[in-house]
Amino acid sequence: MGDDVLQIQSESTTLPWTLHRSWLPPLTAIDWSSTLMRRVHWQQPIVQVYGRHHPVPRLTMFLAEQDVSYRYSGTRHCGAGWPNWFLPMLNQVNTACGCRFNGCLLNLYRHGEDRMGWHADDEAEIDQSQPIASLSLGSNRDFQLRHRHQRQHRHTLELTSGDLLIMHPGCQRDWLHGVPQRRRIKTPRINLTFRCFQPR
Ligand SMILES: O=C(O)CCC(=O)C(=O)O
Ligand SMILES: [Fe+2]
Repeated sequence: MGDDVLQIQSESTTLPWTLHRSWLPPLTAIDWSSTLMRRVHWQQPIVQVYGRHHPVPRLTMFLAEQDVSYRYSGTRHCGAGWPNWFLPMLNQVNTACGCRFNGCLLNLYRHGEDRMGWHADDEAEIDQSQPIASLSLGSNRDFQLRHRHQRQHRHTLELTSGDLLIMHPGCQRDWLHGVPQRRRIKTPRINLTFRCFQPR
């Protein structure tokens, strides 16, 4: 039993992410969800897989500084500058992480059928020496992580409204992550991932 405790401790100190539960208080999280639902022009990109076109199983939006562009779901998205109403959120996340994020990908999972497949945010456009900060609002969803080379290393974090997950440098290199379908969930979740992009 003593060995188990040590094992868990040494593992938890080396995992390249930190989860801050209830980083936003519940009512603040609800306020931000409704602001984002209302103000964001949510889109549903179409992706081509083996020559067939499919809408992605969630809605998305990219907010970023003007000199930033990001290719995801088969299309290049260009930053249009931060909207003023978003700045209080951005500043708070910047302060918590000690960085200056210049882009944020927003995902709206309308219900439990919306999802995100296994991937890593390891594109060359992203400065991999910086963390990626992920803020969750609304319904609880499982966030899964799987080591790329040690397949037995898997973690499931149930992310709840107001949680801030910081993925540290190395996380995208060594781990894949995803948000699986959960059919019993009927209410929406919003996730914001703050990223540092290389300037164009
Ligand atoms: O919804 C989440 O928690 C994860 C989102 C994500 O992995 C991404 O936007 O790249
Ligand atoms: Fe991701």
